[in-house]
Parts: sequence; structure tokens; C-alpha cells
Amino acid sequence: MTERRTGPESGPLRLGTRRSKLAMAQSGQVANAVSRVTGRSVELVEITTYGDVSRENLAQIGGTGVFVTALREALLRGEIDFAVHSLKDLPTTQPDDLALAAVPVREDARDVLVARDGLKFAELPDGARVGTGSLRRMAQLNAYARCHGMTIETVAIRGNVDTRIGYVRGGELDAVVLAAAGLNRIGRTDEVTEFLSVDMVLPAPGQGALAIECRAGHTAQDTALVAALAALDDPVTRAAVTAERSLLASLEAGCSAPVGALADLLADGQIVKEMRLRGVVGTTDGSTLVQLSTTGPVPETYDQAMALGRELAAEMLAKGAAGLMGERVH
Ligand SMILES: NCc1[nH]cc(CCC(=O)O)c1CC(=O)O
Repeated sequence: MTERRTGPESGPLRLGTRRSKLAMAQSGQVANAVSRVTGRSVELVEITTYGDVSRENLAQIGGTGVFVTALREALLRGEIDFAVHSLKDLPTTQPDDLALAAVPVREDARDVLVARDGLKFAELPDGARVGTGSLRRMAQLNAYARCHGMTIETVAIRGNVDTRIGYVRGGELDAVVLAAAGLNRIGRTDEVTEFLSVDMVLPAPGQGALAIECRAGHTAQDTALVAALAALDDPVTRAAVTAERSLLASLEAGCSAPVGALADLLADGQIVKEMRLRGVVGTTDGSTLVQLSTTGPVPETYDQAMALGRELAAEMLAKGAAGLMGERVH
């Protein structure tokens, strides 16, 4: 057996990735950026996660992190040097032995509609079947429909992006709702029939952002990699997603709970004034939503970003948010 020397010391950096088209696309992008900032080549190592093989409804599998656990185990076993996750799939608690080394600039955080015949949401006929696997999307779509005198039927689906679009092409569903970022990354943005305003559907905490994770510096090589990957970090995106995930954690919700959150910068002309954090939680049928926002100075530290999320969560809980989240999944 020939032994190939790879890993932190020399040779290519090993990037663990899921096999899905979306995961391969985002890993490929990050691989290029990492070899640019480290001057080393990056080799993709394919890893299958429970979230990829299970046919169960994600809400039923429950528990957070179905897509990330196998990648994290490979990191801790030293089989790979770093991994790329969709930030919205990461559990809100960060393991001590792993480092969130970089959160690159976020792309489009919105959800989008992919409907038959080029339809926009408001043009869907009564009784339209709208597919999504997310209770957050169901709650907000149903709330919007109720408010606008529409009747829609939200249908629980899962599967990769191509599968979900296939339900519309095949005529089983009138529309599906997906993340814009996912479609962008696999080059299928042209399928979008409407970019849903965040006033209509607030995205999942962290949606549209990536997380680059590696071991938290047990060895000199690990420490050097954490430092090198930091070049890809965008402080504003990191502050925003930290606030969003702090809100989620404070609402004590699992990943399948209907919580939407989005932090963005409020500017006066060119001058950035504040960070705004919006949050929503609701019942799946959309009959009740608690939707609030808060603004504060742009967080400069992790603790400040966490505080922004905690403050909004406290206000939402005071307005009855806990009662809307239903049974916990784990
Ligand atoms: N839940 C699966 C998942 N995780 C990340 C994305 C899209 C990319 C992103 O939000 O960063 C998707 C697909 C989707 O929700 O449509």
C-alpha cells in the first residue's frame, strides 16, 4: 500500500463535503478561496451524512445537525482538515473542539418561489398545493395567504433541490419554496418565479451564509489553519448570523421549529447606522405569528451580537412566542 502524505502538515488540505450537488458546489467555491488564501491545494473528500440517506421527514428525524454530524466526526478523527456547512444547518451550540473559522460574505438570504407557469405567489389559484419541508415557511406562507384571502395547501416535502423542483415540473405540486442561495449555487436561479420579500417570509437564521469549520487548534497545524481561514471571514455577516442564531437559541427552538430571523445593516446614505434584527415565530397553520424587530449599534464582539439576539427573543417570549412553537422535537 502506498501512503500518500496529506493533511495539515504538508500536501493538499482535505475538505470534507457531502455528495449532493449543492454541497459539492459550495465546497468547490470555498476550496478555490481557501487555496487562494493558504497557497495550498485543496482535495475534496466525500462523506455521507444521516441527512442524506434518511427518507424520513426532517422534522421527524428531529434533532439538529443531521447534515453536519458525519462531517464533524471526520474532522475530529483527523480524516479531513476542514468542512463547509450551510450555516442554517448548524446547531446553535458550537462544540469546544471545533472552530467556526470563517463565515464568508452572505449571499441572497431570501426564499424564492418556483411555481408552474411562471406564477407569483399572489397569482396561485385557490387550493394551490405549495411544497416545503420547513415549518417556518409553512407558518409564514399560510399567514400571508390568510391575510390576503387566499386558500393554499402547504405540503410537506423533502429531498434535494432538483427533486423538489421536480414536483412542480411533474405536476404534483403547483409550487415549491426554496432558498435563493441554494438555487444560485447550483446555477438554477432561472427556475425562480418570485423572490419572496423578507417582509412576507423571513428566512431561516443563517440562511444564505456558509460556515467553514476546522479543529480548534489542538496542534500547531490546527492553529495555523484556523488563522489562515480567518482571511475568508466577513465580520458583518458573522455578526448578523450570530445575532440570528442567538435569537434561535434563546427561543430554545430545534432546527425544525418555525423560527425566522434576519439581521441586516441600516444605513443613512453611505453611513452605516445600526444593525436591525427581525424575528418571527408562528403556528404552522399561520393563524398566529409573533413578529418583532429590534435595532442596536452594529455588534463589534461576539457577546454584543449574542445580546442583540437574546434581547429580541425576550421580547418575543413576552409576546407569547413559546406557546406557538408546539411540541419540541428533541
Ligand atoms: N435545508 C436544507 C438547506 N440547507 C441550506 C440550503 C440552501 C442554502 C442556504 O440557505 O445557505 C438548503 C436548501 C433550502 O432550504 O432550499
